[in-house]
This record gives sequence, structure tokens and C-alpha cells, in this order.
Amino acid sequence: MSRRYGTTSTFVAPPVAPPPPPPAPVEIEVAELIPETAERLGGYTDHRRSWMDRLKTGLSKTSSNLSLLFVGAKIDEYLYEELEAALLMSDAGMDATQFLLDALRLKVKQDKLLDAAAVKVALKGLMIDMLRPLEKPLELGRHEPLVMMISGVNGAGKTTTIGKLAKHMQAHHQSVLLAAGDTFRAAAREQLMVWGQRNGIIVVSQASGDPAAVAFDAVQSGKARSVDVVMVDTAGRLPTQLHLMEELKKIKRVIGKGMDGAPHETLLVIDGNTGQNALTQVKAFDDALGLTGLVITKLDGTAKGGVLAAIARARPVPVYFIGVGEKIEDLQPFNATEFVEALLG
Ligand SMILES: Nc1nc2c(ncn2[C@@H]2O[C@H](COP(=O)(O)OP(=O)(O)OP(=O)(O)O)[C@@H](O)[C@H]2O)c(=O)[nH]1
Repeated sequence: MSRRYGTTSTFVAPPVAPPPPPPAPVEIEVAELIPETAERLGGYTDHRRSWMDRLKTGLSKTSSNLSLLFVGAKIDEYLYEELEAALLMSDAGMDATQFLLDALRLKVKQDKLLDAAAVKVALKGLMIDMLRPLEKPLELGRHEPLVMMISGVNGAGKTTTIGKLAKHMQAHHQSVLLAAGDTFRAAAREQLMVWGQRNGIIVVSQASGDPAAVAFDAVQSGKARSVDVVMVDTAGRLPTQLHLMEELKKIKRVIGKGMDGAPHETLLVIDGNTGQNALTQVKAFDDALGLTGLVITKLDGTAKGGVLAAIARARPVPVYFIGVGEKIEDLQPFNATEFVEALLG
């Protein structure tokens, strides 16, 4: 039976059985893939409320420019100019900015809005409408296993995102197998393996590395072991490195040889700090791979959170998850209303 992963109702995990005893200590000393937190161990009580708090805090660099505009403002040309500047500074891009301003002017006129607070509410509504097409829950249980391929530029947060997703999925009673397809960086492979050992997650890896072979093995192993989800990590690469983009296409093709119709999800992880460049990445990876979803990380460190509006206008690939920090609970399904609420308050 298929389960929607990402809706408020299903994301709140039911109480889970205590985790199995930790495996024997390992020799290699590597950084934790994701930090453990007392909050995680304490369960998901008040989950959405605490997520809203973290989202607001995380987006504060983007939101401060936008929300302060409306404080005691008059509705005049100056307000529209300031709003235009703030949206452009948030990396919403020319097209989305112009679209929002035109729609807002029209609404202010039609609804005869007279005070700044009402204009802010109108802007919120327009932004939610703009971002809602990006909202899509990740559906688990559609295939056995559900095979997900994860790509992105170097340092975007792929490996840590895979770790966080794996933990969330375990909390939803999904068994997970990971493919350490970042054969370029030995440390990335080791990090994933040690982390897998600690968390009772099988990691398929090869010392000498053809990433397509690792992905193929992982799919075979996932099928043989009847796991629910296989996630294939890949090495970071720039869209301009054409040979590496070809390698990515090959990995995808080979996964398809391992299982008909796989990968069922082809995700791009984007660092929110990259702003407008994120749009270039989405277009390039989408053209190469046919993306089914995005994960946008590090929105906490940036004033460029408006890039989601640019993506919504130019290449609306669904945003499955957004990240506002390094902890497991800092990565959550994207919800347009929550996002705009956190942005405009
Ligand atoms: N502040 C913040 N840091 C994050 C977030 N997501 C990931 N990071 C950090 O970003 C850094 C890079 O993450 P990785 O997962 O190693 O990135 P990667 O894409 O696998 O990197 P490569 O293997 O070099 O391509 C790590 O220090 C993560 O903890 C986030 O949402 N917020």
C-alpha cells in the first residue's frame, strides 16, 4: 500500500519501537553524518510547531528584508519599489518579482486595500499560489524497493540529506539500503558506511569505484533483501562538467537495468545559498536526468530563500524537502503555506 511521506498527517511518526542496541564500536574515526539530538530521541511531539519555529528562525535572513517593509508603511509607489528590491535581493528573480508585483497592484486596486497589513496578507496569498505547484509529498511504498537517485553539485548536502531521509524513513517503518555511489571521495564512502553501521542501515559500497556498478549492486541487493527504499548517493559535480553529467546519465540507465522503471525518484539536492544559480542547476540536471524532485538545503544560512519563487516560475520541479539546519529534524517536507508564513510572518 502506498503511503504519502510529506503530508502533515503522515509525517508525524507514530511511536516506534526502541532502536536495536548499537553495533560494536568501529575503528575508523569519522565525523557524524548527522548530529544526534535530544529532541530527536524525545520523539515527534509538537512536531509541526517546533518545525515552524525552526523554519522561521532558519528563514530569518530572507524574511527580515521582506516583512519589515510593511511595518507602518503607506501604500504608495515607494512601497512597491521597496518590495521589488527586497524580492530581487532574495533571489526571486526578475520574472517572479514582476509577476508578484503586477498581481499585487491589481489585487490592491480590486479589493480596495487601504493599509499595509492587508497588502501583506494579499502578498502572502499570491506567494502561496505561486509556490503551491512545488508542493508534492514523496510517496513511499509504490515499488519494492522504491529506488531513489540523488545528485547535486559538490557540497550541496547530498550525503547528509540521504542520512536524514534514511532516519525519517526508518521512523516511518521503512527499511532502507544505501548505495555509496560517491566513489570519487573515499572519505564520503567511509562516512556513509560507518554511519550505516551505527544506524542499522545496509550500505553497499565498492573500494574501486564505478558508481554505476555500485548503484546496480545496490538495486540487486535491495530487491534480494526486500527492502522498502534504496537510495543511491552520487559524487558532486557541476553541470558544466559534461563528462560527469554523462556519467550521471549512465548511472541512471544502469539503475534501470537493475530494475524496470527505476530510479523511481531522481532528486537534485541544491544548496539554498546558491540563489539564482540554483535555477541554472535545476535546468541543467533536469535536462540531463529528468528530475522528479528537489531538496533545497541550507536555507538557514542565506538571504536568498526567494529562489523557490524563481524555480516555481521557470522550472517547477517539485520541492520534496527543505533544510534549515544540520539536525535530522531540520529537514522537512516543503509546504508552501508554512514557507510563506515563516517568510512573511
Ligand atoms: N546549515 C546547514 N548545513 C547543512 C544543511 N544541509 C547540509 N548541511 C551541511 O553541509 C555540509 C555538506 O554536506 P554534504 O552532505 O557532505 O554534501 P555533499 O553534497 O554530499 O558533498 P560532496 O560529497 O562533496 O559532493 C555538511 O557540513 C552538512 O552538515 C542545512 O540545511 N543547513
